[in-house]
Amino acid sequence: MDREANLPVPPDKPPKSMVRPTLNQESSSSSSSSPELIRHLQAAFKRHRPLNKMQTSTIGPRRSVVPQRQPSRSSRLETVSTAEGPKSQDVVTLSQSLAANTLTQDSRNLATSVAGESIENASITPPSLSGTMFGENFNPSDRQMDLTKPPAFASLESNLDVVGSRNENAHKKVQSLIGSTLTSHDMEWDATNQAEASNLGARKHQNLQSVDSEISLKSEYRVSSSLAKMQGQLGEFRNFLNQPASQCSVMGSSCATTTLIHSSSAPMLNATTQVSRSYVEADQNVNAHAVQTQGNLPSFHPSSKDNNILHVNKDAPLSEMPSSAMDPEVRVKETNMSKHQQCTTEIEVPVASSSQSNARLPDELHTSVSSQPQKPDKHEKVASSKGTSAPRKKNYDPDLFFKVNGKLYQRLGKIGSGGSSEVHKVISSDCTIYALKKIKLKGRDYATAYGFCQEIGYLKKLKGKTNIIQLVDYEVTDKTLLQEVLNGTMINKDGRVKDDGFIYMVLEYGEIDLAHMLSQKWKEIEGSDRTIDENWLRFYWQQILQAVNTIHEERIVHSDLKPANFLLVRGFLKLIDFGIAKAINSDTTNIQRDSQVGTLSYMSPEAFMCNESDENGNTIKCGRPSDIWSLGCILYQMVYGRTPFADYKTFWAKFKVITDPNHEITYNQLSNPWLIDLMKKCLAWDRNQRWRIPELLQHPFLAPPIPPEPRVRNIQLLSHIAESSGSDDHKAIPQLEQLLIDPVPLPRNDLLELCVQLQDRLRGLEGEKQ
Ligand SMILES: Nc1ncnc2c1ncn2[C@@H]1O[C@H](COP(=O)(O)OP(=O)(O)OP(=O)(O)O)[C@@H](O)[C@H]1O
Repeated sequence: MDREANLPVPPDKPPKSMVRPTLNQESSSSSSSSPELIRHLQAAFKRHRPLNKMQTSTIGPRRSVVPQRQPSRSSRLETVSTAEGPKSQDVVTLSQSLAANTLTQDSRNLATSVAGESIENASITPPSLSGTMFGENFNPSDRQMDLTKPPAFASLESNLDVVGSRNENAHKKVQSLIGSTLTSHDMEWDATNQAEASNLGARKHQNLQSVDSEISLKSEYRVSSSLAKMQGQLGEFRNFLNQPASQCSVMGSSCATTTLIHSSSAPMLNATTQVSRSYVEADQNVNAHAVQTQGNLPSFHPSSKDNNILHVNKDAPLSEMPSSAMDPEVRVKETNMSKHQQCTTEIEVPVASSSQSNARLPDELHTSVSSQPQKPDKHEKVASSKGTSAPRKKNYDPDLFFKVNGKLYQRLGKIGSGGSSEVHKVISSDCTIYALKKIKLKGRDYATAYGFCQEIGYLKKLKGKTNIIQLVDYEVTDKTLLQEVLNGTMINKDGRVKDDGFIYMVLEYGEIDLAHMLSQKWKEIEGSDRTIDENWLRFYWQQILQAVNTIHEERIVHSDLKPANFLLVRGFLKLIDFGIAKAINSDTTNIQRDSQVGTLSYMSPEAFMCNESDENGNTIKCGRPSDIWSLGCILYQMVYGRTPFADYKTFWAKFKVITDPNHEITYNQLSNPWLIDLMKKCLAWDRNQRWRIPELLQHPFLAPPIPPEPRVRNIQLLSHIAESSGSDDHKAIPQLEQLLIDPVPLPRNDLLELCVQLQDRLRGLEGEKQ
């Protein structure tokens, strides 16, 4: 959203809600507007421009202004709902809030001064707080959400008040500063308020001139550490509030990822996914309506528990207040982003209770995005250590995190589970989304476990191949097993895995698989007279071939090629799931399997008959041609929207028809006959007849034949003319034929003679016609 564009256009007469009461009061008591004063104000404001965007995204010291005017509610909403944009508006609100609700005019100046001074270090704008604080002037109809004053804010105010009284001297010094700074800010905020600003009393006018020096003296004021912490925390809150409510925008130069949360299943298909609340049912305390706030401001949803959340304990340092508590939906906490130039963001789906809100993240994960229900018992455990100085425990909640090689990955949701594994969407500490495949080994026979572990070996081998999903990290809890796999040995062949072992693989994350893409495509086509877009088909078919070619070149047979095993990563298809892949021994082109493997609809005849004997008594083996058959099934599905044997539903029906060499696959008529030819090249029953990938990449469907050159066409025409001109010319026809076969120019004399003969013949033809 363009923040500037959405700023309210100042009316000639500002609405009541847009006018800061203090200013109004003062304007009524002040004498007249002075152009000179305005110039002073403008000059003062220029000297104290808010920090730039980069700086405002940090929690470090920053400029603040503390106006007392109340901007309109709508302007506040625009301001805070935008992640970027001048932050001076943000600063305005807290001080306004403080001024408007807590303090008398004098004490307001005092407290506001402190707040303003404090905001030098962390400027914050909790919009909901300000919205509440604007109570009397705020037009409820402007509200986009239910913004009620959290009781905790009263504590915050009184906290400020207490601190303020302790720093009375400081306040007195800052007091004048605040007024003038406010004024200068007002100048920028609303040009129409110049008159308003110019009505300020002489006291402010004088104070204005000392703004710079007063600000520079802030360190003398010795604002209490608790207040500083409070500012830091509120700064985080301000930053949080600049995030979209239900979409976790991970910020920072190294974190361009927009994180999408889905608690029950990761959003494979969505580029923008709302926070799913499927777990809400499990916990009645969670605000179920929170999910609806995408694009709006985060809001408070006051409930008995929420009320507790924002409470600022006078006794406890404010830094203990969890930023998640500020909003019951999503928490985004930036920590020192500018310093490290890396994302240290916490994003959490709301938890039901304040104790949950206090949950700490493990040290290993500065960044977290959680969409999982948080179990109260676990959170109570971790919430016990309060205080910033308390040493952090290294433990983590296995329900929320995976740990792979000491690195934590926070769960974002389960993507799916295969026959042997669970795959989860996770986020790492550097804000990168990955897929984490977890395979449970316990109870499996050692050979199977070994097979699963081999996937790591293949993925390692295929590292750097752009059309294969990349393995980022892995861990096998059974170290012996991994060692055996990596060494290519298997000692403990017959045993079973007794220990509670797991294989973890951190993989590049794929947004959508080809199966989903296809079903979407076919949904679009169904009901219309359209057919599949051939260019779309070429584009992805070529990528599929190239990916499989990559593994075949590495002497790997995938054995389970199907649309679901091609994932779209940044617009390109990548091959996944080497769970049943097999390496081809260097002395053969085939692999032998202990069992039938694959997905029925895509399984080749030889895969069904693996290890059986053919009519010649040879053992049937699977090799690269078996993958080619599967590719044929995929292409068939892409073209017709169903697999070639989709009509045969049961295992035995499929087995029977696929292993029958006389079965004729049905190919419905297509506008491009090359396409049918291509499918037939892949789905030849005899595996020796099937084309290999290099050939398939050259098939006319992908590489259409170049149309004949014009010169050749001319020769063809000549030949035709010569033939049709009569069989008596025995010289011209062989010469023209020769030209067709080898279009090397004939000797000049011959060519001339040929032309003369043809001209004669043509003339003769014309004469015959007449
Ligand atoms: N890197 C990834 N990114 C996104 N999703 C993935 C990734 N790897 C796997 N998946 C998804 O997880 C699910 C299971 O993954 P995978 O196929 O690797 O496991 P499997 O146990 O071998 O499954 P299957 O039994 O279906 O072969 C699939 O739906 C797949 O789309």
